[in-house]
Amino acid sequence: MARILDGKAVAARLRAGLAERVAGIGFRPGLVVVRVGEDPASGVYVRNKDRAAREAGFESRTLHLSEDTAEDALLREIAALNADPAVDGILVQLPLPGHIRAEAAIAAVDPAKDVDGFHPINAGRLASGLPGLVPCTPRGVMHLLREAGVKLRGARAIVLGRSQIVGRPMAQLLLGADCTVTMAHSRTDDLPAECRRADILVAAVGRPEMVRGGWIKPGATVVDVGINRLPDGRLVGDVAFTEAETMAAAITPVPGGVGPMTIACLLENTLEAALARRA
Ligand SMILES: NC(=O)C1=CN([C@@H]2O[C@H](COP(=O)(O)OP(=O)(O)OC[C@H]3O[C@@H](n4cnc5c(N)ncnc54)[C@H](OP(=O)(O)O)[C@@H]3O)[C@@H](O)[C@H]2O)C=CC1
Ligand SMILES: Nc1nc(=O)c2c([nH]1)NC[C@@H]1CN(c3ccc(C(=O)N[C@@H](CCC(=O)O)C(=O)O)cc3)C=[N+]21
Repeated sequence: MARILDGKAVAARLRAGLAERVAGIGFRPGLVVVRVGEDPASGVYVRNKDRAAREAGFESRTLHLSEDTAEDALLREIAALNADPAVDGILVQLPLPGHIRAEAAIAAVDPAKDVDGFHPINAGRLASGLPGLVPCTPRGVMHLLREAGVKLRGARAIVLGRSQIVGRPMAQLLLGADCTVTMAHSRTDDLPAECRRADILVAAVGRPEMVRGGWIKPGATVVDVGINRLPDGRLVGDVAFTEAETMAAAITPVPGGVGPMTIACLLENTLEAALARRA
C-alpha cells in the first residue's frame, strides 16, 4: 500500500515557517485577490486564501467586482493595485466571466507582483531557467516531492495536462530538477502506456478518476492535482485513488494533498515578492 503524501500537514508546516519569517521582517506583506463575478468554486478558494494569509500575518483583502465589470474597468483596477506600494501580491482569480480575456488580465499584472506566476514574463523566465515567480500549484508539488524524499534526478516523470497554470510550469520544474519529462495531453496516443513508464506521475486534467490502477508503474509516486466535484457532492481527483494506492509507493489524496500546498505557496510567493520589491 502506498505511503500517503499529506499535503495538509506539509502545508501547515510551510505556513508556520512563513508566519515566523513574516513576524521578523517588520511589515505585513500585502496580498490582494481580485474576484470578478460569482463563480461558486472561487468563493471557497478565495475565503481559504484569505484566512491562510491572515493567520500567517499577511495583510489580505479581496477586491470583489461585479459579474458585468468591463474588461477595461478590470484593467484599470489592476493598474491601481500595481501602483499601490502597500500591495506586494496580486492574484486575479480564474475563471473570469466570458466577456473578459484572461490573457489580458494576466498580462496587466506587474510581473513583480504576479504571485500566481502566470504573467508571460514569469512563464518565460521559468521556461528559460531564470529566477522569477513560479506558479503556486507546481511549486507546491515540488515541495511535496522534496519533503517526501522522492528521487528526482534521472527519474522518468509524466505530466498529464499542458495548461498554462499547472501542466506546463509543472513540466518545467521537473525538468529543472533533472527529471526526464513527458508532457501528455488529450491528443496523446496510448496514454496508459506512457503512464506505465513513469516513476513520477502528475495528473492535472480535470477528469474525475481518469487514471486507473493499471496505468501506474509499481512503486511510482503519484501526485493528483485534479479537483473534481461529482454530482453527489463528493470531491475526487484525476486518479482512481483506491486502485492507485495498491500500485504506487506514494500518493497524494484529494482533498488534503496538492490543494493546501497551492495556498501555502501563494503565501510563499507573496513574501518573496514583498522582499524582492524592497531589496
Ligand atoms: N489542487 C490545486 O491547487 C489546483 C487544482 N486544479 C485542478 O487541476 C485540474 C486541471 O486544471 P487546469 O490545468 O486548469 O485544467 P485545463 O482544463 O486548463 O487543462 C486540462 C489539460 O488536461 C488535458 N486533458 C483533458 N482531457 C484529457 C484526457 N482525456 N486525456 C489526457 N489529457 C487530457 C488537456 O489537454 P489539451 O491541452 O489537449 O486540451 C489540458 O492540457 C482541474 O481538476 C483543476 O480543478 C487546478 C489548479 C489548482
Ligand atoms: N488565479 C488563480 N490562481 C489559482 O491558483 C487558482 C485559480 N485562479 N482558480 C482556481 C484554481 C483552483 N485552486 C485551488 C486552490 C486551493 C485548493 C484547496 O485548498 N483544496 C483543498 C480543499 C478543497 C475543498 O474542500 O474544496 C484540498 O484539496 O484539500 C484547491 C484548488 C487554485 N486555483
